[in-house]
Amino acid sequence: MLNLVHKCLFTRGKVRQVDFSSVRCGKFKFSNGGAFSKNSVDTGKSEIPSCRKLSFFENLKGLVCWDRAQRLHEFVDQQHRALGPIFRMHIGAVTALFINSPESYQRIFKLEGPTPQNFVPEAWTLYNQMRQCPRGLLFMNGGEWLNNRRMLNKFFLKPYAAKEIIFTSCENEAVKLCNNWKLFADAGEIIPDLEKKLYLWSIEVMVSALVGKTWDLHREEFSSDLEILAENLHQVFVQSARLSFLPAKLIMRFQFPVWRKFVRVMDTSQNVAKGVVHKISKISDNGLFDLMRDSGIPDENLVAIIADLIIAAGDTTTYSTQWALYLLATHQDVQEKLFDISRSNSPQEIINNSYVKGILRESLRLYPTAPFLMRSLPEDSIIEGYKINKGELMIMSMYSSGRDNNNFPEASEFNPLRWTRDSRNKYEKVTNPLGTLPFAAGARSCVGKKVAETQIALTISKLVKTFRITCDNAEKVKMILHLISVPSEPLKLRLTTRSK
Ligand code: HEM
Repeated sequence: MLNLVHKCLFTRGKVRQVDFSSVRCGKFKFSNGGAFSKNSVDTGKSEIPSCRKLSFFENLKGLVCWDRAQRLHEFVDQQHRALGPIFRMHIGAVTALFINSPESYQRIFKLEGPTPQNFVPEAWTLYNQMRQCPRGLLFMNGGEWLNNRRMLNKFFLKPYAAKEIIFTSCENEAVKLCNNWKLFADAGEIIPDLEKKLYLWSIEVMVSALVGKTWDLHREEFSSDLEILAENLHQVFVQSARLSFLPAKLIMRFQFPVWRKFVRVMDTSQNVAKGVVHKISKISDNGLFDLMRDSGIPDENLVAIIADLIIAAGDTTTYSTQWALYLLATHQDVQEKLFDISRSNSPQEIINNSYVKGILRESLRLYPTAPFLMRSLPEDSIIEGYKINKGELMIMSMYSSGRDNNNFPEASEFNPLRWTRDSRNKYEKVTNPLGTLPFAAGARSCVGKKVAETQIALTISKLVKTFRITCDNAEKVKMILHLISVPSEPLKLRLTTRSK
């Protein structure tokens, strides 16, 4: 589930409500009275463009405008068009710099230092303090984070020691998902509860990799725990999204129902996830769990790290896969090409196929699961020619740069072929590939990138090989923010079994 690791809305205690200034986004008119002011800043260049600070009452009004807050990415994109690649905005008690230029992203990741700080939702930090429970990588900082991160990099990134195990799990779970979904195809039904089914699938991939070879013998023993976990992770996500636009400290102090519900689902997810890891520890057979235990991760960290890995994988993979399926269902030509590739290539070839990679990149470019990435720099630095103070919050606007025609000609088109390389080894229709960084970059980038890519590529190709997928939603589904990017309405996907 996650997260703002999967970070989009801000936290770290303070950031909360957003100034939706006077910009029209689709049919929404965000009003703050209009004018952008130029705040005087101590900068290298002149002044960083800025939205004017909201009054107390405007902030208060903003707090209840959930509907507007869900469109923050569109608002920020509009602001970039009006103000350029960097602007300052006041959000509640916090001021942040929004940046959308790929060159600056590169510079920020270069200057972020060896242990970049992570930003997680305020409600999560409060929960962790309240329960005093050890948590995984997402919640670590400094030296503790670095030690554990180095260890996990070896399994998941370089040299990717878990490659075979992950591949096998992704392949098996893709087959199982297809078999389960045949029922809906045969009945001519829209896939019911698509989101929850994908949560379960994504958790099963991680758990099966952790267990290893004997997973199929134990699947049944885990099924009720994993169902509970999938349901609760989904709920943690829903409740966290609600809390992200509210003053969490206040809500906690007065024990509002939304806080109590959030705590309930957090408790259940933590307890069930840790229980699942304990169970895995007893049966793991050359699985990822054994690899990690034997690598020297201290026992007191192991359970928390693994439980949070399962959690971190859940929502990101679920929603990224939903967007990929949505795009395939609404672009039959791309789906047919994927079908051709899927029936004439082995799974191993599929994950290396450039068109399949193009589908993933396009889908994460147009619908970045984490539309905002946050960083602060350890030293005063110059970004976009301006002096940026050490520790200042910077938010990289991935949604905006990913849909910028300057980075991606005809940026709103879903075109997997744009990522094909020409004879000079240049991408066909990509001016600046760094305009899309769905897994971020640098030391703190997503540790599960390869797992996610393998999992999504094998699953969409298996589904398309078995079914023709169509979308029954009457209108174009929009992207809204619930911590991460989610569809504005449930996707209605219909499957028709392809003839052999
Ligand atoms: C398409 C799916 C996914 C997307 C789009 C995604 C995206 C991200 C992003 C943007 C970050 C933050 C990086 C930063 O701020 O620099 C992140 C961090 C993280 N992700 Fe993912 N992620 C995905 C899947 C996964 C999976 C499958 C796992 C687990 C196997 C995972 C585990 C993590 C962890 C543990 C972190 C924190 C890393 C750290 O703090 O060092 N993610 N992810």
